[in-house]
Amino acid sequence: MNPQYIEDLATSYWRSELLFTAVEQELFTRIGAEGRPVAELAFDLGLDPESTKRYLRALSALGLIFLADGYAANTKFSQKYLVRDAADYQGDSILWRKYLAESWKSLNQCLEKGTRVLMPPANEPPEAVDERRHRYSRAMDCIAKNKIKQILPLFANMEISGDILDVGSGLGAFSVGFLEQFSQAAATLLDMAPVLGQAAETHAGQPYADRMVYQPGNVLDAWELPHKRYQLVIFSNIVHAFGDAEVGHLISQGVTHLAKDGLLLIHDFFMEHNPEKATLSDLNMLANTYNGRVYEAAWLRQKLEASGLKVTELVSLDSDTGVLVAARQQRLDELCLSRFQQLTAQIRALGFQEVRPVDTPAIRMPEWVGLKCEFGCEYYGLPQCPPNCIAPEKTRAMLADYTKCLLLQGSPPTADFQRLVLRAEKTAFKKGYHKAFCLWAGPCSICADCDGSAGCRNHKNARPSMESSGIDVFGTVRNAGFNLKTLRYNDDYVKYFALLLVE
Ligand SMILES: C[S@@+](CC[C@H](N)C(=O)[O-])C[C@H]1O[C@@H](n2cnc3c(N)ncnc32)[C@H](O)[C@@H]1O
Repeated sequence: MNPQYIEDLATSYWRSELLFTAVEQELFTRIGAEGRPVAELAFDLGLDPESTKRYLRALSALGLIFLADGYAANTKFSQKYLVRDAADYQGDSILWRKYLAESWKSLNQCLEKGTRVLMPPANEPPEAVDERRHRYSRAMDCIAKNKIKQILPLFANMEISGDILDVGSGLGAFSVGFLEQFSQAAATLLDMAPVLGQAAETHAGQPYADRMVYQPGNVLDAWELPHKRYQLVIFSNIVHAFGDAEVGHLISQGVTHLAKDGLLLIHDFFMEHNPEKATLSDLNMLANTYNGRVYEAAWLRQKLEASGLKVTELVSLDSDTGVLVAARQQRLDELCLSRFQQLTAQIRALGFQEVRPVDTPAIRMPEWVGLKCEFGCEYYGLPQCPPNCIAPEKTRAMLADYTKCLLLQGSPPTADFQRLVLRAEKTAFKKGYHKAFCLWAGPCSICADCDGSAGCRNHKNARPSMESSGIDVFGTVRNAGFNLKTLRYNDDYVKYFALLLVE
């Protein structure tokens, strides 16, 4: 294992501490849209001028500001997300992460005890409790405002004209999103009374405010609301706050309150999507809640199906969370999940670590790739390896027949990965993509008893690899935003990639 990876893990907190400091100082807000001289910023903040240069240089290296000729300017990104009063300001959620860093230091004790160990002080004055709750709600709201923008397009072909129930609504960013998109809808926010007080202050005077109702209550009790009433029941980032039995209660209450033709939306972290973030979020729940955890979408789907609902595959957002939508009737067909999006979700559910759409022009096919097979590879000449596979000219011509492809990431053993890739191809074919064809990673390893000497006896299941067909795998997957490095040591972590040509 390359120790640089470990060193980078160990110093991850350098980045977060730097960000926390800058947000706490409101540095990006001070820099503003026009930029400021570095010396002036140092003076403003009461900082040592030389240290300030070093500090800003690090922020510049992280891509958060530009530095030139003694001036600091925000990048577009920082201007959008880190300047207070910007519509997409994320500072409150960043500072909440800083607050939670304390509980992460108790991780070992949590692991020993199997539960959270740091509790708020018993004699905390009510104002301090209120202040903390306010900060928490604002932090959750920052995140939810961005998430709802990614989710609303799913509902673009649908009309929601009745009542919406937002369970554990926080300040109600999800409700606001739906109310703004659907002028005939009204939303009931169900949360603890103090949170709803803060929500009411936040939304006072907004054009949608008279379509918002506040229902204080404990979501773990029976909800004192009309049964079978709601066209949309929302659970956003609430499932992970509770244990299995409580989630069962939430689902049963959700179904009880859902209208016959209503939809139930779950937005959360899921183990199948972005496993690194999901597993870390799960530990975050261990350290900060009584019995919260991150669930598998498959488990939740089962629970919903057992309640008589039909459920979508997990729809992964372009961020660290995903969505399940459930309904009693066939309303799910009205969701704006393109056939290709549905396929992507289905293939992700097969067990790949990542599945990412890629355009064919982004697939790189430089001339040198074949050299790596012909010189230096022990598998050269095997069935499905050069020269017994598709020549690069043929691959280039073939790619021109496709516009939609998926890059699939998995891991060894090779034969298991290749079988999974075949399942992905079959899934696409069954969904109606008759041209579906996969190129996997490594020499064909499908038949356990094949030593390559007798030629291929299993053409049905044999496929070429990306690299043997002339594709620069490193260049292509990096182009698609994956992180792939050459292996320096025999026991380095191996990632496999395959390309599924879809349509
Ligand atoms: C992580 S926040 C999610 C807020 C919002 N739905 C979102 O997506 O940002 C969880 C919310 O659930 C509320 N909550 C937690 N436990 C609750 C309970 N037992 N009864 C009512 N609300 C609860 C919290 O007050 C908080 O507003």
